[in-house]
Amino acid sequence: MVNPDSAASSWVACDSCGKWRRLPKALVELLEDDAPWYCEQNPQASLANCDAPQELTNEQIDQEMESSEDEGGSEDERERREKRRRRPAVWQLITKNIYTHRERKMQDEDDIMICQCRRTRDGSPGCGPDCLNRMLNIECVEDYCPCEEQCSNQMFSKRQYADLEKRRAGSKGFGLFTKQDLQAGAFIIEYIGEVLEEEEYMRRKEYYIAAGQRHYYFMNVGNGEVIDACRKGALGRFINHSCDPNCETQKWVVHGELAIGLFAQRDIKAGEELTFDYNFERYGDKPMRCLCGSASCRGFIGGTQEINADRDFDEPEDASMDPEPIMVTEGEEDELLAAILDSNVGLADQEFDADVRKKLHQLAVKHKVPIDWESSDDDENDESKSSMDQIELTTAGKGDGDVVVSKPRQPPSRDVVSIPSSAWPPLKFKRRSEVDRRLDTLATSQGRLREPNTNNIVRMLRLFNLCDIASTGAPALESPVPGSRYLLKLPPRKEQQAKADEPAEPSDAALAEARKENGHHASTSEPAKESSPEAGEILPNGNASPAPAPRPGPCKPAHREGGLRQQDSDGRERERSRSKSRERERPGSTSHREDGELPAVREAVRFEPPREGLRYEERLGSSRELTARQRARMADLSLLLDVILKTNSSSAKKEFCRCGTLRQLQSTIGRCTGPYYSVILKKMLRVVECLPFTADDLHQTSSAHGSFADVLKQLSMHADAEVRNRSKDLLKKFPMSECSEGVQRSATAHDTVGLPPSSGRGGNPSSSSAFWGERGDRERVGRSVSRLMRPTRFSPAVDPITASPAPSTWATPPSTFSKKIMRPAYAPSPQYPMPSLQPAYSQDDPGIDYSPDKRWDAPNARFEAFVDYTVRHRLGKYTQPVHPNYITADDFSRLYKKIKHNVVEAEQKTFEDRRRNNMGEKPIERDKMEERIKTYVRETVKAHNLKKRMGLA
Ligand SMILES: C[S@@+](CC[C@H](N)C(=O)[O-])C[C@H]1O[C@@H](n2cnc3c(N)ncnc32)[C@H](O)[C@@H]1O
Repeated sequence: MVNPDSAASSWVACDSCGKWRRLPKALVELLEDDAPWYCEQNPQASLANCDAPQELTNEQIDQEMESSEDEGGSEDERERREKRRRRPAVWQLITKNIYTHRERKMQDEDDIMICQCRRTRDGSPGCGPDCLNRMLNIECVEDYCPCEEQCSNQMFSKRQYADLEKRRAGSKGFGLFTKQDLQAGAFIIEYIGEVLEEEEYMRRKEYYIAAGQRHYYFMNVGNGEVIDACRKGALGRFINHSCDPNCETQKWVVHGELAIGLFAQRDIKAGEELTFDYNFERYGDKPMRCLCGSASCRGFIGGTQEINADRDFDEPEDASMDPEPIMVTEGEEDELLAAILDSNVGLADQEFDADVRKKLHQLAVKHKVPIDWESSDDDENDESKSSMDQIELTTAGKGDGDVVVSKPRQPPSRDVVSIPSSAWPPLKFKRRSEVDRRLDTLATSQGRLREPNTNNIVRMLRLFNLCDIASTGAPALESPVPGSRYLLKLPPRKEQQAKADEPAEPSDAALAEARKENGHHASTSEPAKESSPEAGEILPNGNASPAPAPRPGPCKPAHREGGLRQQDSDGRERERSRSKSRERERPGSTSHREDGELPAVREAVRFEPPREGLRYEERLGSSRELTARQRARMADLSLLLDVILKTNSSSAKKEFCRCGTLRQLQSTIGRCTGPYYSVILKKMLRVVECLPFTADDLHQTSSAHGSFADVLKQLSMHADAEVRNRSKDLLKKFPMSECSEGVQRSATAHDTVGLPPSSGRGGNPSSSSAFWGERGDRERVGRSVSRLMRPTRFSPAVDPITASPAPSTWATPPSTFSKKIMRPAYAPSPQYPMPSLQPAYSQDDPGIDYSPDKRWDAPNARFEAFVDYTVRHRLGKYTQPVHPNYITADDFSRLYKKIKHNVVEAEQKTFEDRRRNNMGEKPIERDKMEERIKTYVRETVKAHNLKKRMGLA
């Protein structure tokens, strides 16, 4: 018999007397893991002491839990689930991921990686399999790819999806089918949805379980985030699992964000169902029985054979008769539809009222979805029923029973939704990170590549994409989705937790510790899973990937709705396993995330500065304080670097060089300016030292604005002596003079217009002043202190492009050219921070001739010197021949003068205007100026080139 209470309660053993007490589930969820619990804490007074007898015998408790599990909860709950199942799913088609807890990252121009491909003469597609970006699963960026419109490596951004359709796929419900033949390796579609952070993911998961949802649409995207395509998504949400799949998922970097794409694993014929191996390791109670029907079916979804050997399965319900899901578009959304969509994920504030039910009904009619959810919903109020009957008569209009109007299901009652995530206590759980797990298939227990072939090396290098040690983006200022209100209500942090998360510079030991905390297993010898480590992990059944090995011990995990269930009747055993069982049972404690991820996410939210109004130093300041999440990513990075460092084979080392190690390092180093990163920086430099790179490799431009040598030049001014010395040594080891002619030419053009020349050309590379060139260089580009400081008179303001008077708001670029490259405002140009912002460097570098001021009261001579320097610096980057927006030296001189003039004049005008209008003095802030100049330069160059192409310049 099912105890109706069992659904809402859990059993907890007293740490003093060992008796089992029934507690409300919500309360159990609030208990701290492993914290003692005593009878006195029981809210039920009659049982709040150890002398009170146990309410049921151990056997009865077991029985109750068992029946609760078998029956799937209380009558009410089953009924609710039943109703829910009859209601058609409503989901919204979206075209790009929606970030629920932060803003989309904005990619800085400097962070854009430029491939080495060239336009083809015959107009055939560029950026093929050899494209370094493609190899590393990084999309080229429009306007920045040397192949320009020929680039074929922008499949995600350009939504080059295959022709697909959703159809019934038997008991699995609906599935995704291709309408065209697909070749092995073809990009099929992006898995799109709402990107959730840990807390919201756990809240939804719990909601789905409570609501008895049959299908789950979670996909682990990496860096601690999960995509949920349940409420909003694209056709990719219909892809089913198969143990013998024809597709695989891959994680790509698209405009600086991770994206998951579905790719054909083999040739696929039109009409075939598309499937991939969900590749998640089950955790929690039960694996789900797989219905893929393939000859090699493992029998279950998730988990390994060993883990599942003696376990029951969650028998999936037959979904072949699922009502047709209703797809709505973004344009269709109104308040009522929003309420329906919100209810899918447990975010609706209120129960379905008559209007919402009516809306659902209208949608069903409009989309010709047979409606049969009313028939057994007896508690529907009459008013709404009659109004819907009317709709049936008037709008369904068929009258032949095709559209069977029935009651809309009862809305998900809030009481089945577990407590809001804001009430969850901080969780501590050990988990291995995604990078660590993925390395299992690639590396040995000693952390060496198992088979250092090209394929594995590339797969290993792609893992760098998952090590985002910069912050993950500013939290959304306004909640973009209703659910995000949950996200920012963070639970109070415990002292201890706060201490653990205190920012600190990680020492080598700390990195090792972080790895341990992170669950990194140096000794893991068993590959956790066989399938492609490139695959995203879809997380059906509410179960996220991946689980640690099942906990030993006699304790069988409790049913989620019920409470603890024990296999033995020994009280001590129970006591020991109580907290563990509870942990498994509690939302989130079974998360797929690595250890510390949840507090880390909280910390990320906590520490993340708001986007606006930040000082430049603060924005660089991801370097000032590391969040737990950053430390976890850093530990991942450290693991990857170890794999390279442990490689002995010289051919493998060469492959590491060829396959883009330097590019991955360059983009990573770009995110770690500042003292807290020195340990990881040293390790990255050691990697560069140990691989057989050439001078060309180091001096070749690979990001939109420079080469690895440029990064080294910056690092050679780092506050940490070892970082400085290693960088200088590398520059000395790979002088420009040893580069091939082409690379030299490119770098010379770069240097002559304002960027620090390379160490190889005269001067002593180990002396920091060498990075600012020999005297000759400086004279040639006019960057002597005296010239910079000299007040300059400017001609009347003219727009450098149109030759018309410049607008007073000069920083506003012409709208046609204002396509904004997405970039994180809080992590600007890390490769090329303005030297003056790093005062520690200036002591070492007497050769730097720029204005060190942080603000100016008026556009005075020092301000002009700053503008002069900044314009040269920013504009100079476009003179590299490999830059897609390349400008010639002549262009440079013309644009430089005009831009500088316009900037200074506009500021002078603003200043004068304020004074004339008695508006008070407002200092000119350096950091803002830098941003504005940068934007202005970029847009001006683009406009200039466009005009040139059109023959107007
Ligand atoms: C991403 S959804 C796929 C679309 C889903 N079939 C639908 O009708 O909306 C994943 C869910 O489909 C079901 N599913 C997918 N593959 C399955 C399989 N091989 N065996 C059983 N159920 C499967 C599970 O319910 C899983 O949670």
